[in-house]
Amino acid sequence: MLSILGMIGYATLSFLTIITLQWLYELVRLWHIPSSLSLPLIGQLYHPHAPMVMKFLSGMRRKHGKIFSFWPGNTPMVVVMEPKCVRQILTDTKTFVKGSDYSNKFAIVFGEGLVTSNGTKHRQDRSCLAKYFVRSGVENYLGYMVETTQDMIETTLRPVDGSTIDLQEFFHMLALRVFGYFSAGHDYKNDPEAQWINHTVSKGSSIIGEHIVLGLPVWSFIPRIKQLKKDVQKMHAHIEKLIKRRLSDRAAGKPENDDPMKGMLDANLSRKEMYEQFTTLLSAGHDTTAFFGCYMAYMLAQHPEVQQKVKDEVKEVLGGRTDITPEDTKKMTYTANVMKEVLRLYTVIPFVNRTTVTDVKLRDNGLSLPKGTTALVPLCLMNRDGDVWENPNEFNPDRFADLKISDNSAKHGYLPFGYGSRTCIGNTLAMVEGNVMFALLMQKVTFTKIPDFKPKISAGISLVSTNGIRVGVTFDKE
Ligand code: HEM
Repeated sequence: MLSILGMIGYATLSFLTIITLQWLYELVRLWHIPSSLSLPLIGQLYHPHAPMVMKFLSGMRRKHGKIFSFWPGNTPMVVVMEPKCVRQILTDTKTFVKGSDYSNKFAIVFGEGLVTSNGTKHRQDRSCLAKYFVRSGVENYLGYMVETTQDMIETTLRPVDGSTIDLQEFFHMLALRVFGYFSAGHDYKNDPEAQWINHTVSKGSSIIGEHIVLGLPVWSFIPRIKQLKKDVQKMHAHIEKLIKRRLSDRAAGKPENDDPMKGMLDANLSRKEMYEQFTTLLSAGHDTTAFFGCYMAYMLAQHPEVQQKVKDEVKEVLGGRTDITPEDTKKMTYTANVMKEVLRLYTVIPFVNRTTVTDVKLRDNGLSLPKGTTALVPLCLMNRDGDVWENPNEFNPDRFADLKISDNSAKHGYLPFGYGSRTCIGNTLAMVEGNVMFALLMQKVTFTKIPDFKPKISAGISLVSTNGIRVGVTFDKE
């Protein structure tokens, strides 16, 4: 008995010694970077605000400036929100790579696809898929986007005319249908697996996000990780069905869309590569686009004067037409500015990170980051930085008319879709889709504010609302 207790005591002591030495090592390595007190094992998690990462990091920014270390446990990250340094981090892809958060944590869901791969594999993946995501490629799907949005408005919103709705399901289904047709010629309208996919992709994203942001392990015996791995297998089986259908259509000589499915088959990707690439595109593009739609509708409901201006613009450009053309989308500049302002305040991908493969100096301020440091770029905080944005928390789409910023602005640190060679491949798809969805919605529907509703925002991989996005829906008189 005594010897068992002795062994437990010895193991505990050894564990605590290793943890403390590791903590000391990290503390010395990053001594030159400003920060608040951290403790062995728990880092800064003793702080009551630490689990609310955005709030905690904004407090740290006020105290320590735009570069500081953040300890979500025993291993610190260096938070960098100085636009010039962020540019260096996101463009010098030889020094700043996607590290173990991507290869161990993201990879549980994404495998080795476009989001997680590095170097040559990433370049090959990107060149296989990029041509489908350019503006002209996306515009081939305007007709489908219009048809699907109209169908969803009539089937999902019309029945709740005059009452309230949580818009998550509406935008998740719409985003899934557009994604399915765009990437694989598949319409999810009557697919019995659609609900499961919507739910699983969202759940997977929030679990992995939590494990990354709070530095939690992803051991296979943890029940939620075990379940996630089973869900990924089910997703691969679903993708196999889509591939089989395409192959049998090909064998029957049916015409085929020039889409990512075709690109992957023509490039002779293995089945495993195709499963991982499709899961990657779906996981990266689905929750993001759906929540973008939710936040846009929510902000229009809070700001009736902005909503009216969008309605006026849509009327001016389209009249009563619904056949939206590429030229129409270019003319809806106020709507585009509203979308940009929504992405500024609700930065759907709130954080990105990179790991240094060698010691490196941040060119703009001379601070050095040792090899193996994770640099965390809080896109969400940069978008509300008072040094860059006047009245940063105010919803003011007109600021983009004055600034003449395109979808991204490296100078302002406004990077809702990232920056450099790893910029979001789906940014044009998301913006065109957003434009079509809201042009058609604004022709028919007015969103209204629910006085006692406020979304509870939580930052994982994407920025989600844990209590949904509720608005009132009223169909306009014809
Ligand atoms: C509003 C919607 C969206 C937002 C805010 C968004 C945001 C982002 C951001 C910030 C990144 C950069 C991540 C990093 O640097 O680590 C990214 C990458 C990526 N996004 Fe999106 N995204 C959206 C929609 C989409 C869509 C519709 C797709 C595809 C269907 C997509 C697919 C991807 C992929 C594959 C990457 C990785 C690109 C690479 O590393 O080469 N995203 N996204």
